[in-house]
Amino acid sequence: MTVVTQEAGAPFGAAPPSGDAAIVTEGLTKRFRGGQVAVDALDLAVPRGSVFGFLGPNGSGKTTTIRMLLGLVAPTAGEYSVLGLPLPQALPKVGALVEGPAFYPYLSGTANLMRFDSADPTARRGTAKQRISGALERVGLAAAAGKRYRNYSLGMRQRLAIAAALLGPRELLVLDEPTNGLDPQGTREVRALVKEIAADGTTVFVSSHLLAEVEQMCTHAAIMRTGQLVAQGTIASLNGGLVARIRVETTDAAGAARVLGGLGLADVRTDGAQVTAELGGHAPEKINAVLVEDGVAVRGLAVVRPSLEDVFVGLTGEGFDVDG
Ligand SMILES: Nc1ncnc2c1ncn2[C@@H]1O[C@H](COP(=O)(O)OP(=O)(O)OP(=O)(O)O)[C@@H](O)[C@H]1O
Repeated sequence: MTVVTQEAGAPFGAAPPSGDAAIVTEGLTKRFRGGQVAVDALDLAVPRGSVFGFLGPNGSGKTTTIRMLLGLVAPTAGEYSVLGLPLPQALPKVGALVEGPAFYPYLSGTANLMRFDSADPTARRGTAKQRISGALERVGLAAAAGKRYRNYSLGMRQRLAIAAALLGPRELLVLDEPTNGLDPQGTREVRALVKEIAADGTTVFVSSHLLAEVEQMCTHAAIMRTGQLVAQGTIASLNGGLVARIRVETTDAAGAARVLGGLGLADVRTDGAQVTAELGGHAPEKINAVLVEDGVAVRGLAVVRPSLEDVFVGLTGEGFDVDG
């Protein structure tokens, strides 16, 4: 456990138990000179084996948190552990991509990784080749290993950066906005790679300002807003706080509302040609059958599931695109 002296002599609580957690923080705080609180008393619990989305608008404190977890910036207050260890001991088991590493454009993927590997004093020289080819293999760049970096696509460049973070055997991979600035193809490649790495048993902690990305890629998420944690948990539990609704488009809104109410659906609302209600445990196909039986012409029928965006709006009363 890395303990940071708390401001104003406030007493420490017990060190957070790490249990099965890859990352635990308690009261983690960063106040920059000038008084700005970038991260405010953050309590995070990242389970081992999860793909944990660290979600928040720009400026909400994600990068500052990651930099604290990696020992790149000193917290002002709070406690944290990584892989159940205090920071220096944990670091060899942690791969990280924070600001993109600088690669030489005229060198191949292999040669670039060699330069990275040789900068690591803990890496055994005799096994460098194996480590590098293993990392390139893992990110799907084995076939392009000899190609110059400048000829790599954006997705290949980011996969090489992830390979650099995977040169040692890692239990935790920390990625700060790994799809930022990528084209759609590169974004797909990196998202798929994150899933593959997690499937191999590595915990992945990945920050993003994209709600849909976190929903697609992650098993868990924490939502940040202006330095504070708004919510955390599995994606299902975060979404589960909100109920799915059925939406019927029809020329007979009054008839549809009557049928939905008659079936016992709660909170029936009509808006022009659209009627919505809480789905509850009802099967949409049965609702459709009853509507048709009752002579209600159905133009469209959809189940609208709550998204993380709905969760964020529900918790903060704001759209996700808030200015942090
Ligand atoms: N070195 C610094 N000195 C002063 N303020 C800083 C410093 N670094 C970050 N901040 C401020 O702290 C807040 C949180 O920034 P941070 O970069 O952690 O957010 P973020 O969620 O990662 O956003 P982004 O995705 O834009 O990087 C911002 O208001 C930022 O301006």
